[in-house]
Amino acid sequence: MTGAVPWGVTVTADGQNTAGGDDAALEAIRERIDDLDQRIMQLISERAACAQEVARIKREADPAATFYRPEREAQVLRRIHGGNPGPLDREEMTRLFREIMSACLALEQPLSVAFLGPEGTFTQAAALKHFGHSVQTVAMSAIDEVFREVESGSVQYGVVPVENSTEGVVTHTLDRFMQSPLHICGEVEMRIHHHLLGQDADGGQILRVYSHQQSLAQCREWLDARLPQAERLPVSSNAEAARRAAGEAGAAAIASEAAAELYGLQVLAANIEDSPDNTTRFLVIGRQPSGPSGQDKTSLLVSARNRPGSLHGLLSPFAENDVSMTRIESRPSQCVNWEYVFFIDLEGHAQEPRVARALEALRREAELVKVLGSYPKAVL
Ligand SMILES: O=C(O)C(=O)C[C@]1(C(=O)O)C=C[C@@H](O)C=C1
Repeated sequence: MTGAVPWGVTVTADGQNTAGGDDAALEAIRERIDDLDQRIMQLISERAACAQEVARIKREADPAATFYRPEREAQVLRRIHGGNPGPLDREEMTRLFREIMSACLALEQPLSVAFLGPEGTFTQAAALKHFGHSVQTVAMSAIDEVFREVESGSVQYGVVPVENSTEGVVTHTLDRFMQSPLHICGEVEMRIHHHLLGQDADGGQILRVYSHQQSLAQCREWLDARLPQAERLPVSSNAEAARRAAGEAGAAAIASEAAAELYGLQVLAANIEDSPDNTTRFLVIGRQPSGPSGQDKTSLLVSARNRPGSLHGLLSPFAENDVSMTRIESRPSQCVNWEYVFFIDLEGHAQEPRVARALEALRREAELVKVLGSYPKAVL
């Protein structure tokens, strides 16, 4: 009997190494790896000491200083993304630096980040993708609670879903911004893969499929074709769906791999989403605005005056100042029946002169202009 051990050397049942003459070469390259590891560790430690020094400088300048600087993090990650020499993939290299910076920031100040829970949701995965694994993530049961936790100062930041490429906007999130003083300080994009999870790989009959209603909608065609008889039951999150499927016979869930691991379920069918490039965008919310990073977006909430041509009046300041609008979404105003507010995303930071000029012109046209935040474009 032979078997492959993790580093790829074939061994026989009695533990003999069949690589034979490669021993010396392997030994030499491992010595080099050991030496490189020592140097990498030394360099990471030096970097961490620099972060401690940065923290000291920030604290001296302002006892209530903000340690997390999204604009600086985006610049660091962009430099790594653009300068990676290979052979590691640039995304992989950027993820490694994401984690190094996350650990450095935790030395400056441990961060708590609220997310739309429970544990194992895509929103938690988005929070960890954005902040790295050295933050503490705190599960909330509703979008409104994520906002409240950040507003009250119980946690420093929050992560909420805002739109999906197949299902459109998450209206709860947009509506909540109407009454919130928080700033958007980052965005996260995640490719969403849905899996059918259940208790048994060789499958008893599936009578019920639980998932969040958006996920059920994103897998509609697959469900019509493969499980037409199963009842579709919307629940508050995909992780909640997984929790239920783990406790009920005849039940399955549509959720992520993380949820499968967390609730001890099997992946019965992988990647069942109807659209292969199904992406969800999340927003990071905090109490401080973020500075310009060089490649930013700005999100606005605007309400039009009730008069003819008012929508045209809202849009022309952008065209006149060469500012690209990437999204416009209308929602009923929560104050007056039949009046609408617009959520607008544009390219650039509010401190850039052309964006500042467009905003100034917009303020003359609109009833209300609220800058929800200027923030770095997602790097990963
Ligand atoms: O440059 C800073 O302001 C730092 O605090 C250092 C550092 C880093 O590790 O590079 C850490 C946290 C910040 O969010 C940004 C960058």
